[in-house]
This record gives sequence, structure tokens and C-alpha cells, in this order.
Amino acid sequence: MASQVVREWSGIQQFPGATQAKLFELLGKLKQENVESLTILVMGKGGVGKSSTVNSVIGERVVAVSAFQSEASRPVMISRQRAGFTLNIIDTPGLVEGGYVNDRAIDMIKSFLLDKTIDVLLYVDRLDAYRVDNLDRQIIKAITDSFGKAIWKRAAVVLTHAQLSPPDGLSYEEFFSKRSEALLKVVRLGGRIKKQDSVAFSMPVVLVENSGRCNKNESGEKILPNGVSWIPNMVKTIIDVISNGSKGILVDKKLIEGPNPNARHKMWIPVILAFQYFIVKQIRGAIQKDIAREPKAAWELRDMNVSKRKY
Ligand SMILES: Nc1nc2c(ncn2[C@@H]2O[C@H](COP(=O)(O)OP(=O)(O)OP(=O)(O)O)[C@@H](O)[C@H]2O)c(=O)[nH]1
Repeated sequence: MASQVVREWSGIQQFPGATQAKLFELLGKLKQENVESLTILVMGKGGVGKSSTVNSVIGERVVAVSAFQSEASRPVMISRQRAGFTLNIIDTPGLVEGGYVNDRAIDMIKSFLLDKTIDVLLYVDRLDAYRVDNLDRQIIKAITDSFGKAIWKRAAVVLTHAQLSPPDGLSYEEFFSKRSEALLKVVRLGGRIKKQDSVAFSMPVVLVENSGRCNKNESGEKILPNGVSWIPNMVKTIIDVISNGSKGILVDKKLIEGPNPNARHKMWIPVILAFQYFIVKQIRGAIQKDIAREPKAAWELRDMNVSKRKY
């Protein structure tokens, strides 16, 4: 395959100086750890702000954003290079169609990812949604079935539309924490992650505001209602995820074609059969020995003699 020329990450220059400085510091940290590239997979339902988030982070309008769920969208990878570091972000089509998980979209994403390693999954949803339901769980399950449970160790939840006023009686932090808890619970259930396995609890949740009306601080940085400059904060979170000791997910043919849950324990079948055969043989032998050793009753000996005489 011809190697693709990766464009310079020039969008970084349109960020205010303070944001640029933080981003360069983070890129420097990656360089120190010998991380030369990162591949980030962005997934979620349609219209939640996946493409907008990709554009915000790259600092350019690299993917189309639509107020309506875009039907024709395909997975697309945007690659940018800066100071010897390559950032790959993969935007994907929405995972829901007609109220169900869109299996076609999942298959398309899986084939697109063949032979790539996912360093981080950003699971995107909106902060200003008020409930989670079974469909959310089904989406998480579909992602888990496709890429394995381990993907959640390499994941962060991204909540867009973060510039909101919470409903009466709730502070911003309370609202954020309720929404995050609800989503993390769904990830735990859909991802079949045990409660004692702290992965889902330690999975970071980051806030994003893609709107042009996002508030700014005195340095011109886009900030959240809690004053946090969200772009460097999100990049920092991504770096924390890759530094958590887990491995990136290599999407190879085996991962794409399986896993077949029915085949999961198939390798044990010959062992179990051999064990059963051995045990049955042992029991049968023991019974026969027992019968042979047992003293015969007088009538049995008489019958045996009778039958011997007959032949
Ligand atoms: N206010 C606000 N609007 C946003 C935010 N993120 C996205 N939007 C708007 O939400 C709509 C959908 O955004 P997209 O980025 O296209 O969403 P998507 O998840 O990529 O959608 P699909 O391509 O259909 O899967 C657009 O009108 C965006 O302008 C945000 O953080 N705040």
C-alpha cells in the first residue's frame, strides 16, 4: 500500500497561545515517553457531536457537520503531523438506525479498522440528555462484541453540549456527575464489566463544547462552565488513558471475524470428553471388582452349577 503523505497539523496554530502552549507541553510529554503516534477512534450515536469534536481538536473543519443525522457518512481517518508526532482521528457513522444498533455501520467500522491499532476510544454522547436506556446498553454491547472488553480500558466518555444550565436545584457539578454515573453504569452493564473491576469507575469522562458560542477565558481559550479549558483537558485525558498500563487494541482478522461466543470454550470439549471417559471407566472397573469380590449366596452358587451343567 502506498504510504500516505500526512499533512502538517497547522490547525493547532489557530488556537490561542495559552492552548497551544498546553498542547505543545503535552506533545513533549508524549515524545519523552517515545510515543510517536496516536490513533483515536470516535464512536457514538448519530448527531451527538462526533464530527464537531474531531474538527475542534484538529482545529480545522476536516469533517462535515450536520444538524441532521448524516446517512452517507463513512469512517474517515484524519491524520496530522506536528514535531515528529502523528495524530490519527477516526470519525465514524452514527451507531443507531431506526431505533436499533446499526450493524452495517459496525461492520463498516470494523473493516475500516483492519490492521490498525486503536490507542483510545472516545465514546461520545451529549451532556444535555437526561436519561440512558436499553439502546445505550445495546450500543455498548455491540462495541464490546466487536472489539472485546479490553477496549473499555482504553476508553474515555466524551460529553458534548457541555455549556448548559442544569435544571433547577442542581449545580453544574451535580448534573455532570449524575449524567456521568448513569453512562458509566451503562458501559459497565453493556461491556459486561464486573463491579469489583474498577475499570468502568476509573474511566474518565470529559466535557466538550463545540459551539462557536462557547465561553472563553481572558486568554481566549474555550472554557467550560467550570472554567476548565476543555481542548488541552481532553488531550491530557487521552494521554492519561494511554498511560494507564493497558494495551492498545489491534484490530486483526481474528478480532473482526469473531469472537463467536459459542466457540469460546470449544477447546475444552476434548479434555472434558477424555475426563468423562476416564472417570466412567474407573467407576465401571471398581463396580466389576466389587461384584467379583462379593461372597456368593448359596442359591447363586447352586444356580451357577445348574446352568454350567446345562451346557
Ligand atoms: N451547542 C452545541 N452543538 C453541538 C455540539 N457538538 C455538536 N453540535 C451540533 O450538533 C449537530 C450534530 O453534530 P455532528 O458533529 O455532525 O454530530 P455527529 O455525531 O458527527 O453526527 P453523525 O455524523 O450524524 O453521526 C450539529 O448541528 C452540530 O453543530 C456542542 O458541543 N454544542
